[in-house]
Amino acid sequence: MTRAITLHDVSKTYTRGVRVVDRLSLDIAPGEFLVLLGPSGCGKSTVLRMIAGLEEITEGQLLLDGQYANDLLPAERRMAMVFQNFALYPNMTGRGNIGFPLRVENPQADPGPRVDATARMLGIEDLLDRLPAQLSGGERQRVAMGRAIARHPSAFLMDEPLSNLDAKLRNHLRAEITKLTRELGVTTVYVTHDQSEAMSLGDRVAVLRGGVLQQVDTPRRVYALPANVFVAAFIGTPRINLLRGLIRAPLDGAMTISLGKQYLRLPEPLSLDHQLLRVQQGREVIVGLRSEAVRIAKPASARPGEVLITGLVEHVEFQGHEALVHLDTGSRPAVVPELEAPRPVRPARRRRREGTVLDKLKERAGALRAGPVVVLDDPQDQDEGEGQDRHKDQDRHKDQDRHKDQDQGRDRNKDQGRDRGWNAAPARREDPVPPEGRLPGDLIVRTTPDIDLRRGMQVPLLVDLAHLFVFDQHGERICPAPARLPDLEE
Ligand SMILES: Nc1ncnc2c1ncn2[C@@H]1O[C@H](COP(=O)(O)OP(=O)(O)OP(=O)(O)O)[C@@H](O)[C@H]1O
Repeated sequence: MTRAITLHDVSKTYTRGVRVVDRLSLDIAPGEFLVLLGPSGCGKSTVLRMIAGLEEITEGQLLLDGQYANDLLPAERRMAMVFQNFALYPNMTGRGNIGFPLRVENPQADPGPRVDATARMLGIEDLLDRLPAQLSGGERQRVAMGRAIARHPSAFLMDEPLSNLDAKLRNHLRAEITKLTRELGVTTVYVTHDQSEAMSLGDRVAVLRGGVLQQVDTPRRVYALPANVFVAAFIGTPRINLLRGLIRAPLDGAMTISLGKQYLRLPEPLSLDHQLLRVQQGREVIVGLRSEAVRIAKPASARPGEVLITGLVEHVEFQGHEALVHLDTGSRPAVVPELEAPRPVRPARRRRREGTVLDKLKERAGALRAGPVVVLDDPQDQDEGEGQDRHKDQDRHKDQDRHKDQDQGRDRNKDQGRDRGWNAAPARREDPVPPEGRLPGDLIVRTTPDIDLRRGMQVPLLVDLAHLFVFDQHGERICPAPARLPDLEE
């Protein structure tokens, strides 16, 4: 009944040659619950529709239980789709809606017993005689689920089925979907842009960006070992703090990561992950600190592996069970553009060392459309070699302060409250439009709500370096070290 779904190098091109899905490969095991997660327009629904047979596959192969299935008609695939807008027939009762696909499949058979059994399973017996207009959003979605289940499909394809519901109902139905799909053991592919939904539902989560698969893994591993800065930023609430850092690894001194005015001193003996950062000496990187990696606490209470920095309280968000403290640590946040991409974009490719003028123009056009994976400092800052001395670092700090002041001026208007922390970053230099208002601070830390913190207080921060993420200029994770160590010639 349940089946394996394999996508092998699958691409989709609609018009004008734009690939909205780009060489996607995925193996979904029988009975697995796989979530396709990504920002709006990244191609999630297109992938789902290609699996369902509602959209032609431009390139690549779809295999169902190992059999080539690109050309199968939707009905031959025996899959059931559940949509965001419920898609119920308005002039049919709940019973009529659930029974409709059964009658289409087998006009001779009485759908009644299967409709009743499905309704019992979902606890919606009392909704069977009502029309969709007489049902609430949650009830409509239950009927839509019933319609999908009653057919005993070989796979469920769910396209944001909960996004039209309020938060409380969403949580409730989320739990129901988990229970139901576990009980039925049917392969489920579930599309959402809501990372918390993805994390709570999926056996595995596949993160898409601009039609390109970024990572597929269990929720726990995607959170703990994000492949790149985009995944790190997309997953987790509050969003990971991303700060611009500079690796300093002098031959005769401690290894540090400069964060503008302050630095993180890596504890010795260096862990293997930290040792591997040595090759980044003099390079700009992105430091990722999830809110649980930093705590407000007295320096004397530091545990092994924790280092001290300080932060100026700029804003405290009371959340009831906890408070989110926005702090200014004198560092500059890094930006991951296109987190909420309005349309799919090709990921920025590594800059080729040589290329024709046309290549460069194409690259430039691509970069303007997609934005780089990450935005760091001026290019000349990125290529500092070994032997950088203290004065240079001090100059950098002054420079950073100057930029920071400029940036803060620009930031004031940026996108208030939409993406906490994200929009704290300065706009790209070439960005002529000043960003809108933002919440202040470059670092967000969780704390208990009963600590009395006020704006302007300087507080000690203990950073747990066991939870440190470092990403390179291309946004790839370099600490903890990726499974495949980078080719040093790259
Ligand atoms: N029939 C179509 N013709 C042309 N372009 C399309 C078509 N359907 C989708 N697209 C484009 O393909 C891209 C991916 O769309 P898709 O609906 O798959 O994204 P999504 O990640 O599901 O987004 P959302 O979460 O907003 O639904 C979008 O830019 C969309 O405009």
